[in-house]
Amino acid sequence: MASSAGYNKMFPVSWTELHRDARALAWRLADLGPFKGLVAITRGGLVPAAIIARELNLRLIDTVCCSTYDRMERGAKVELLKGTSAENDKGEGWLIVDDLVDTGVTARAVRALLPKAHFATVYAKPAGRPTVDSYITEVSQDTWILFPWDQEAVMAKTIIELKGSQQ
Ligand SMILES: O=P(O)(O)OC[C@H]1O[C@H](OP(=O)(O)OP(=O)(O)O)[C@H](O)[C@@H]1O
Ligand SMILES: Nc1nc2[nH]cnc2c(=O)[nH]1
Ligand SMILES: [Mg+2]
Repeated sequence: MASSAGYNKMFPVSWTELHRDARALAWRLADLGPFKGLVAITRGGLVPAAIIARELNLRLIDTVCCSTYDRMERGAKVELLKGTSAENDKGEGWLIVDDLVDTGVTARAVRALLPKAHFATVYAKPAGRPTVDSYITEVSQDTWILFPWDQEAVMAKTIIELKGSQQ
């Protein structure tokens, strides 16, 4: 599945695994609060944000709406579509949640809006890791994390078919 962006491994995550990993992140964040509220980075941050908000009993939820990738291709820049009122106090006391950090360009753009907030992602790759404060699971830079909402059930290839396609 090599892509032009250099992804050649797939890390599929099920709904159960995502729920478990987001709850593990919430356990870590529980000692770092209390937080005034949570800012989810759309769209990928929305599902982990719902799980974490439930665990930390946060009811004040806002979004930063942005778009960086089109499927597996990174765009030329991060498109910021909507900011948040949390910018008024530079994000102080707020928790930012995204599903993952890859190169870190999205995290840097959102941090520029909310420099005092705590930035948490469920998954992290090495290039983006320094741009977040908390994460749970690290995968290698050449791995594409395949979320449950991007998956569909299909008939799996046999090992013989897979080996044939490599020859
Ligand atoms: O560290 P980076 O290289 O910036 O990549 C990480 C960002 O890429 C994905 O978002 P995407 O732009 O694909 O939009 P989506 O959340 O709507 O899927 C992911 O949800 C992160 O927000
Ligand atoms: N789903 C998904 N989106 C991404 N955006 C940047 N990297 C990734 C990734 O590994 N998986
Ligand atoms: Mg995203």
